[in-house]
Amino acid sequence: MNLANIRNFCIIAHIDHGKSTLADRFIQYTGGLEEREMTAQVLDNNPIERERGITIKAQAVSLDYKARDGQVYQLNLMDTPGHVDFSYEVSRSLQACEGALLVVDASQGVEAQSVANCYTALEMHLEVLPILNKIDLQNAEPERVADEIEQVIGIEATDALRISAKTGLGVAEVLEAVVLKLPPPKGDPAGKLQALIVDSWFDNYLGVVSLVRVINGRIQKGQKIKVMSTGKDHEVSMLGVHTPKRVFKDALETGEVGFVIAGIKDIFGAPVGDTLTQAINPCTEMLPGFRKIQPRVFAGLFPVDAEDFEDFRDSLSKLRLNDSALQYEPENSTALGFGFRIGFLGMLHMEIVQERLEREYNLNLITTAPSVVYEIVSGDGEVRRIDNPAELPDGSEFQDLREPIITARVLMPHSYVGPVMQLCMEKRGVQKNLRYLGAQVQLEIEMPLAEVVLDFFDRLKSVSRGYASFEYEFTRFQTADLVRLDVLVNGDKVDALASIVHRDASYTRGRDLCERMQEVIHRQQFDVAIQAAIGAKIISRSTVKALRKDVTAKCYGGDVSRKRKLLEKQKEGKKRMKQVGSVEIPQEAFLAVLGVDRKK
Ligand SMILES: Nc1nc2c(ncn2[C@@H]2O[C@H](COP(=O)(O)OP(=O)(O)OP(=O)(O)O)[C@@H](O)[C@H]2O)c(=O)[nH]1
Repeated sequence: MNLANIRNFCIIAHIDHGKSTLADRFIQYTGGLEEREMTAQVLDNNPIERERGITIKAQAVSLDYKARDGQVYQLNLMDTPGHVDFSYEVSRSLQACEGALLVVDASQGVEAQSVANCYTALEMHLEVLPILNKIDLQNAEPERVADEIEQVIGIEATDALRISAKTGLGVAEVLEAVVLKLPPPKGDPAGKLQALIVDSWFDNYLGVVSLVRVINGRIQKGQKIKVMSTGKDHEVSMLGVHTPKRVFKDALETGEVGFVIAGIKDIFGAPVGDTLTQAINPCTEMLPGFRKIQPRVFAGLFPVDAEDFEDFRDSLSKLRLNDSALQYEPENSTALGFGFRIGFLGMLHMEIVQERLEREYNLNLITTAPSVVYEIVSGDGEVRRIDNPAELPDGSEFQDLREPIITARVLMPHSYVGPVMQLCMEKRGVQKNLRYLGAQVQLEIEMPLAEVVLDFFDRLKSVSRGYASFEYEFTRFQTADLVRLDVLVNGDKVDALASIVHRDASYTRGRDLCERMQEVIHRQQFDVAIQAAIGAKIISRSTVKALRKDVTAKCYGGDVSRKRKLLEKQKEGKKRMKQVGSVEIPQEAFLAVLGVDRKK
């Protein structure tokens, strides 16, 4: 395809503002799929993504669009995830595009995450076209929202297209605007091959499939290519595009986006952000890749049944083939046995991984409370990092302890500034900036990541009735007065229940934690004492009283099936439990620390 007839673009939108609906409309309009082939939201092709209605993996569809000028254009639409955990995937997709559509729900307004992604797009010199969606809704306020886009983001929005992705109103104009207002790609079709790997994933039938954007030259079937970072040569066995149906082609030309399969065994052989070139007479320069992603949240995952450990290891290595952000190493807990400490991008990523392991790999797992990475500076100045609270040594053994600080930007209507500020202060936040932007307020605040991991997101939603949105980035490590809060169950310290807390909050945390644990640990045949301790000092205590009688006693002599049902119900309840010493501890107890700050 002629460079002038290609448009590479993506849609930036906050969750639920209608990105997938609009993408589906594009596919329908350009005839990529027959009506009967349109299943709900074709771009979200992982069942968990579909169920949760969120998009995680960057995908691309190539659509042939006959414009009003009579010419056919190849529109390559890169999908981008909307959730804050996956913002790094957004910047990857952006790098393969010349333009972006900023879709904003006209009944809601601009949200923090789309502001952040929009800034990234503008920094990367993409042309951004604002679009007001959902104007079919009665409470849509396109004028107000257009004004907000100008105030908050600072791009011209008076002429923003007003559309309804749901009814199809205005969708044709959007496709026209993509052709007329977004620039075509640049590049040298006669140059040496340089292609950017935007994404790589593992397909059970095809092996590693990479999504690439050809920057210069062309990539063709049968060609020998070199992965620049590994220096390894591979032969291209198949390439093509998704329309969204998989269509094989003979070549991908300069400016085009498509998939390449070249007999690469695992995704580490085709790293995201890497450059593909020709094996004979290769180019010398690598393309600027992507920022490396660092997991920020860590948790221990342990099989409930110790015999599942090897299955767990296998499942993780398979899962990692499709999720290069996933990092893990074996962990041995005295309480929970053998498992893995896994690094995640954020809380949503953690939930998704856990859910996939349980659902797709049929594992029954116990997860410990998530923790962040701390820096410990020893007496001789050596810095080491720990991601497991149980590893924090006694205060006398180090000189300094530092925790990760993030910069968060919260966007909300005026009336919620008070409660949101109060919440941020409670979470040890330090206000950096406060800007009034039309009907919205943008609060910039520095906060310890550990506080955000706890339950900040849920609390923010509840104090602002869902109207505040936020996004954050890691800023630095900073000294803090932190202590390890241990939990003892019937006198035994349970390593998997340890957490790191600020000294000022340690007493309240300890007390709340004991109370929560008392609520979630089932009664046993004997009293269970729960204690919170800092070092050797017990700071709080609660007791789960012994069961007075056998739960099946009341069925005595009676209906056998009822008795069996009761036992089965108990067994079911047992699934997510771990025997620690003589006490059975349920999953909720390990996550009790997450809920301690919640007002009862
Ligand atoms: N009334 C109305 N509803 C719409 C419109 N566009 C999308 N919706 C609805 O809004 C909800 C969210 O739309 P999606 O397209 O799934 O949102 P999304 O931005 O793709 O969400 P993520 O995939 O999570 O990023 C769905 O229930 C849609 O049916 C519209 O123009 N009008």
